[in-house]
Amino acid sequence: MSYATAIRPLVAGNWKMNGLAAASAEFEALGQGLEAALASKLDVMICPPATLIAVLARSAAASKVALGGQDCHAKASGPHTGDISAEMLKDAGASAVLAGHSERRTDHGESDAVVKAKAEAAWRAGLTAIICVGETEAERKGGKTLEVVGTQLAGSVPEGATAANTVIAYEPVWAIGTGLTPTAADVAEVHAAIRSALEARFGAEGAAMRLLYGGSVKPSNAAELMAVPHVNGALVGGASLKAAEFLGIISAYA
Ligand SMILES: O=C[C@H](O)COP(=O)(O)O
Repeated sequence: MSYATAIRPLVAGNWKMNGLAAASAEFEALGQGLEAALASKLDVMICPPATLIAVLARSAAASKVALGGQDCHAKASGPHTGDISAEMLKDAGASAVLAGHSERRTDHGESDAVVKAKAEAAWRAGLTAIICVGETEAERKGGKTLEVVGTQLAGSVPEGATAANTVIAYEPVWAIGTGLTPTAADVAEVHAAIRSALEARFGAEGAAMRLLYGGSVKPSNAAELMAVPHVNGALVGGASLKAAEFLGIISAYA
């Protein structure tokens, strides 16, 4: 079964472990540079380090640019030194949180089950879960991309996912921070498979869910990547740190 949907794009910037208080100036510049006509066509978000969420939430730009966390603990509170709950992110001013970014899956050994629990925690706190999936270079070379992504989706996306509470970000691990990107045809194949799996599981909600592409998105390749069928926006790392460059990506939707 297929559903006709018009999906509002989302371009989200993940600052990763970058940004001191002075980075507020880039957030302000992003808000100032984001023209109303463009802002009416899509949602724009920055996921800064958790230390900056409350700071940026107080800035004028926060009326145009949403804020997200980069990770959360599955529990709401408790003896988990160094961790941050989804409730805390919400309290600080976030409306979404990434779950299962490859840097969490790889560096912190997060399994699909852990990612799923974090997505459920996001919902519990009233946040949108941006669930990340993607294959490694070895998996791609072994022809396992669709299998790996399918397994991650099945294990990481909780029952009850809707277009409002969940966004899926496809990020090939080998494309993150490398300057390498899949071809538009390769992205199309993976995004079509993700859409199919979401529709099969969640029906109309799966058909309407936003699917982002991430991995070396830049102003020079954004228009081509964002035009791929079933690509409803981008998750941007390095190129989101400077407002001018991030605005260059956002303008793919001009
Ligand atoms: O979360 C963002 C992605 O990891 C992409 O990072 P990148 O744009 O620096 O390749």
